[in-house]
Amino acid sequence: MSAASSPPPLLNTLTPSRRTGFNRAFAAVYACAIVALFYRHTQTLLGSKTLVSFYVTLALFFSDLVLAFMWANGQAFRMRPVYRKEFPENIEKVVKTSDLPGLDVFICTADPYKEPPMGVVNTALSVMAYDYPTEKISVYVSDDGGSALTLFAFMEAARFAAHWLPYCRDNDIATRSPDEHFATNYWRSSESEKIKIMYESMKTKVEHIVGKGKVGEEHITGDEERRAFSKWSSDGFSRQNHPAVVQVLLDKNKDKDNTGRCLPNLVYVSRQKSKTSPHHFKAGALNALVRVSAVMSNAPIILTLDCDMYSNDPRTPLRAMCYVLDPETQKNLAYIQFPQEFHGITKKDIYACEQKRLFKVHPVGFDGLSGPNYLGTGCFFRRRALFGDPSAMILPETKDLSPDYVVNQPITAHSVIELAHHVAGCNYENQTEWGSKIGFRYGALSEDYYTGYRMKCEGWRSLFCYPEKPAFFGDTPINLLDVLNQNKRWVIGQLEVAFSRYSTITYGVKAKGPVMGLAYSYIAFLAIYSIPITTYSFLPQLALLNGVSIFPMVSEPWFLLYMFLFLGAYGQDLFEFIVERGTVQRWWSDQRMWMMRGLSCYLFGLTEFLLTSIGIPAQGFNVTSKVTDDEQSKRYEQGLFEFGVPSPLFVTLAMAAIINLLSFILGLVRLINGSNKEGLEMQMLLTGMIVMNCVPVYQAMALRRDKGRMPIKTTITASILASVVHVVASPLSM
Ligand SMILES: O=c1ccn([C@@H]2O[C@H](COP(=O)(O)OP(=O)(O)O[C@H]3O[C@H](CO)[C@@H](O)[C@H](O)[C@H]3O)[C@@H](O)[C@H]2O)c(=O)[nH]1
Ligand SMILES: [Mn+2]
Repeated sequence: MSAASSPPPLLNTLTPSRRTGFNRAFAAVYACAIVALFYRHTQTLLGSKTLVSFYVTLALFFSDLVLAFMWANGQAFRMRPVYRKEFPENIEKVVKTSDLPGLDVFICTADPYKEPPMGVVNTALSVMAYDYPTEKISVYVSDDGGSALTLFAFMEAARFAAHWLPYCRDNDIATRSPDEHFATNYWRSSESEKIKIMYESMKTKVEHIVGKGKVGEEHITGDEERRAFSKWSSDGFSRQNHPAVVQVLLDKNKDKDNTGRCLPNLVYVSRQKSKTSPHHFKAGALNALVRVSAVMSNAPIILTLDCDMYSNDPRTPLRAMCYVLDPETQKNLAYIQFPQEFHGITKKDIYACEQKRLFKVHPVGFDGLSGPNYLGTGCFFRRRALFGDPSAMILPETKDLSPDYVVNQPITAHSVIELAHHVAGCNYENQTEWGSKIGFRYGALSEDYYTGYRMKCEGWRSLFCYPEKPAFFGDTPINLLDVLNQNKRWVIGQLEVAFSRYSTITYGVKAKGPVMGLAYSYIAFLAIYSIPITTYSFLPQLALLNGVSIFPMVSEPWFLLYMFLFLGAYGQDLFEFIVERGTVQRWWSDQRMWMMRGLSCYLFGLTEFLLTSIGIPAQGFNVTSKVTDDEQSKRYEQGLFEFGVPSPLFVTLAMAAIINLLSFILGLVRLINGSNKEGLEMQMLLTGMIVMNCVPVYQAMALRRDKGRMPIKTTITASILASVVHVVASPLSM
């Protein structure tokens, strides 16, 4: 081959996982074992001598059916996992810097008290300082809290950016979120110390104002700022009811940093809200940004970020470009998803907040099919993908919003600003296709999952970019109740998809084929795990208390089948967890939280969803708090579970803990004095494992004195209910 025809520099590679063959073979064997299990269940069912034993077997049958359904769905992720690698250093060999596509970054925030403005500012600064041509970056901040405090913080941030950006570039700073940077062991110079002082004083000022709850006259400089804040003094301005506020804080054509180079666009947007029109939570906020940005910069690439997800690697956009610019991977490409990774998780990760399966194992599995689901943050979209399927673009109401529209006016032009306010209006979407066919989709609390899924059904694909060095770091709740509430919102949002006309098992399978349909179903139906988890946490234990055997005896061959099914599932899970850069300790926490979620938020999520479908009103999008109190953090560091405030979510968990402990102790006593009947060994094993998982619950109920212990009220309620369950279950011994 001559030099002239040498292949172009490599931008990315794809390697199928070596686990694939094993996964497929194991799935075949495991499927046979499941069939054998149902053969036995049917036999037992038909041979039931009493009504009680019939119902017990029926309950186990049904639980195992749910487990088998979820197992089958889960196999989709194991059929073709793939790993990708990018070579951002080759980008400049493929395309001139000036030809790189524009990048619009969307950052969502919704509450200045749950999401402190300084956190949002750090996120914004970290992406404004990307190693990417500055004139191509525009950052849009959506403030659903409609808060002057957030706007104030961003006015300060805009000034600080003039120092921060050149400092980062000239010193090749690795972590470009100021908070994180100054917390590391950074290289100290007179410049760095000057910037640090500047940063600290901005932070103090902003936090002071947030503490006071209002922006005082003395903090407002200039007419432009006064005009902006005057909107808040209008009558009846509240978070749920206010006009649109669009404020350009930095204009790349005018504003320069302190070395004279340009600064990226920075725009604050708080879309109009009115109590009478639905706002569709985050999806609504994102769609408002899609339109406002279309009018102002209309970049072909959009990065969506939550306010707590700062960039941990300035070269991340270049990494994404390795796919956007590759003719092979760009075909029908809708988005490039990065994993969600978190800072501040302890080694033990007691609440399994790493969510390894959701944020890493599944996307890797999805990637070999038609791509990962959208995870809500850390995702580079092609703007075009928000406007209908790859072959037929759906045109928005006006051409100015269309993805191929070329903006030819400055961002601060009067007509641009006016149009931006108009498209951020709360009635703008009436009688349009926004939320149904265009943009981020409405109708499910998990707008991320739903939007990605609908795009897949339209024929788009996506990619998972999973670099060694995390591209983003976010906050995760470190309080049990927050974790459970967050997960409850997620599963409700997923059930909304599962039981909609776009259900993954009907519409999904038709549009994307069985494997992709199964993969999406796994997530959609996650909450139904609560059925087997609850059954297995109560039924065998109540039977044990009554001395009734419900599983095969150790001497029976069926015992081996049960062992294979149990160890096979847990073993494969552990293996996958470790392969995706995990530890055994974290896996243990993960399986414990799986059980705990099954007994609380999945169960309540499923119930709440069923209640709403018969007309009982539902909760909206409850924003997760990004604030932690010091005592709580300390307990988290020590690995102590945080109960603290009473919640129904804790009651079922506590009930299971009590019943398991009692039946385990009783079983043990009977074992020692030799009065145990045969065939209770498996029940003892299962109960023992659940007791081990519940150790933090016992500690919280009986041994701890700190504020995070189980509220007495919850313990008493759970004990009473556990006794009731015990009494109700006494016919088991018949
Ligand atoms: O009415 C709303 C509600 C939320 N948000 C923003 O949405 C983001 C995510 O909210 P958060 O409370 O942090 O939810 P999490 O459960 O932590 O988020 C996960 O789950 C969400 C869907 O339930 C996804 O949108 C997120 O990207 C994903 O990280 C935050 O930036 C919020 O400011 C809005 O902009 N408007
Ligand atoms: Mn979050």
